[in-house]
Amino acid sequence: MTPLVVVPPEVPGDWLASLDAECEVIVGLDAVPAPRLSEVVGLLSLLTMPVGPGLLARLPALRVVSNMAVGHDNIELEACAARNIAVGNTPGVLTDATADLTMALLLASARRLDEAASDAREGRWHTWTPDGWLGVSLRGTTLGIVGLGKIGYAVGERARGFGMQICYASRSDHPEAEELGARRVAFDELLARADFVSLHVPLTPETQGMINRDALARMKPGAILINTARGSIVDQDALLDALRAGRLRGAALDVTSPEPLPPDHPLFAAPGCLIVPHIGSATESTRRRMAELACMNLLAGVHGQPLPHAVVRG
Ligand SMILES: O=CC(=O)O
Repeated sequence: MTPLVVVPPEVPGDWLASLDAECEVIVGLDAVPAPRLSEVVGLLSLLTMPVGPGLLARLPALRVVSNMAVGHDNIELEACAARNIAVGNTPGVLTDATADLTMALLLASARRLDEAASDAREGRWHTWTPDGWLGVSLRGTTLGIVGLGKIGYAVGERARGFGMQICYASRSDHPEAEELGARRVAFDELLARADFVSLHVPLTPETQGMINRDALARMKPGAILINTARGSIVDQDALLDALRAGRLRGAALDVTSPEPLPPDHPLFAAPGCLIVPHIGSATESTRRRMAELACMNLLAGVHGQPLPHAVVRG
């Protein structure tokens, strides 16, 4: 029997064309006729789709959940494991794009691009002045990388090119960090030393709220926080207070909690706060590659084979 899989309507159809030869594909769970829910063996999910016991109960034959993301905090892994459902993700292919965006945010914050661009656009650019829109030079400053996985490392490589010193905090030692001249330090030391703190840890119960009021208070005065990981790692109320009090020079957030952040959220108006709509992996080639990997995981799972990139083996 041809396996029945469900894919999200948001993914352009031609990115998922490799499924067509081997599966019957239904676009959107809502489009699956109720009697056919029990036939669904594969689900391609996005990070915006919570996958938990409620959803799993509607899909009794499910064999694989393939998340088109490297993060998988939207999926209750234990619930999947308990049902022997394999879970896949798409690591590696979005490393460069996310590291590029991290540097773009870091540079934009350091040089106040958001403020300068809107001043230019809105008539506040009266003349060149020696002290207009002054930011910070990167060379010689310290970047603190929280979580030295693939993306954290790639950010370190880029930061080296800008002459930054690098330290990192991580659960494990990374000998490869020597090539970045990067030193492993305790989290508190990183907060105290870094001019820029960049977050590259997954969202887990341990990292949720890791950048809380206490951590923000330990950051070097005038430092900049960059988050391209997950919004809930940061206590946004505490961040708002730190920015309003001028304790931090700025923050650049690709991720927030919730997403989207309502346009009237006070962080949008906080001094030095730049927010973009979760675009870390948003380059055409990266997103296509993520879809390709997600299809490979999905196909392996529906055929009962090991997933090329498994978070849960199933
Ligand atoms: O945030 C994006 C991802 O996890 O792929």
